[in-house]
Amino acid sequence: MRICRSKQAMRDCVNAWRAEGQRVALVATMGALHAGHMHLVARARDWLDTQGGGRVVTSIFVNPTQFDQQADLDRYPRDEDTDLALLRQAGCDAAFLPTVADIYRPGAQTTVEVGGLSRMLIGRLRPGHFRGMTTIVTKLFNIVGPDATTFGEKDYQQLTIVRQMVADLDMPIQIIGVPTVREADGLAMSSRNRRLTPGDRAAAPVLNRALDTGQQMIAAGAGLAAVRRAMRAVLRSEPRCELRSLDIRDAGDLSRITRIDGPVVMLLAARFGDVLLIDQRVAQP
Ligand SMILES: Nc1ncnc2c1ncn2[C@@H]1O[C@H](COP(=O)(O)OP(=O)(O)OP(=O)(O)O)[C@@H](O)[C@H]1O
Ligand SMILES: CC(C)(CO)[C@@H](O)C(=O)[O-]
Ligand code: BAL
Repeated sequence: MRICRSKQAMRDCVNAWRAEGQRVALVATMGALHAGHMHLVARARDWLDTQGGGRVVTSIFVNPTQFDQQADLDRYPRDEDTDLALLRQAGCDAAFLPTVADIYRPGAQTTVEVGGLSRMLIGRLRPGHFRGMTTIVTKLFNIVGPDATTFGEKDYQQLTIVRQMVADLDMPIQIIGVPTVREADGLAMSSRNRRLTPGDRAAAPVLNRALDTGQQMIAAGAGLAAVRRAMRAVLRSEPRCELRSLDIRDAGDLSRITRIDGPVVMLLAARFGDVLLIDQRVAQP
C-alpha cells in the first residue's frame, strides 16, 4: 500500500495509475477506522471489479473546518498505526494522510455549500458542519480525481448532500451508498463510540431499538405521530440517552412530510455524556 502524505504525492501516485489505464475509487474518512470503514473499502473494490479493476484510495484527514466545537476536534480519536494496518489488510492500494497546512493554504477564500440541505437537521445542531464537509470532499475529489466514491448511510444527511452537490456541480463521480455496519448489540459502528464510558456504551444501543420500533410500526401502517411517540418512549426508557433530534423525513430529499405514504428516513441524534451519536433507518409502509 502506498502512503501519500502530501497533495503532490497523492497526485503523482494517481497520475501514474491513470497512465496505466487504471480506474480509481476513493473512500474518505477521518480515521480511527472500524469495520464500517472496511465495508466502504470492500464496496469500492467491488465497484472497480465491475469496471475491469482499478485502485482504491482511502483518505484519513480529521478535517478541522467541519467541527463546530474545538473540544470535539481536540478529542477526536486518532490511531494512525492501527488504521494503516487495517487498510493493508483490507487490500487498499493507497492511504492519503495530508497535513492541515498542506490542505488549507493561508488566504483561501472559497468554500462549497449545498443550500437548504446543509442548514436543516444536523446542520442546525452543528452550524457550519456541512459547509466544512462539502468543501473538504470537493478538495479530496479534486486531488484524487476518483471515478467513484463510497459513503456510509449512517451519515444519511451527509450522503444526501454529497449526492446533491455532485449532481448540481456536474462532478463526474459515481456516489455509492453503503448500509450501516453494526456491533452485535445493534449499535452503529462509529469512531466516536470509543469515547463512550462503559455505562454509556451499554446504553447507546437504545438508538437502534428505537429505529427497530419505528420501522416495525411504519411497516404495519402506523401514522407519523404514533411512530414518533413510540420511538420517543423507547428512547426515554434509557436515562443516559439525551435526545437531541428525532425526525422522520422523505427518504429522497429529506423534506418534511405530513403523512407516511412512501419511503421515509428516521434520523436520530442523541448525546451520551459528551459524545453526540447519530443513527438512521429507511422504512416504508
Ligand atoms: N457503521 C458504519 N457503517 C458504514 N459506513 C460507516 C459507518 N460509520 C461510518 N461510516 C462511513 O465512513 C465514512 C467516514 O466516516 P468517519 O471517518 O467520520 O467515521 P465515523 O465512524 O462516522 O466517525 P464519527 O464518529 O465521526 O461519526 C463516512 O462515509 C461514514 O458514513
Ligand atoms: C466525508 C468526511 C471524511 C469528510 O471529512 C467526513 O465527513 C466523514 O468522515 O464522514
Ligand atoms: N462522520 C461524520 C463526520 C463528523 O462527525 O464530523
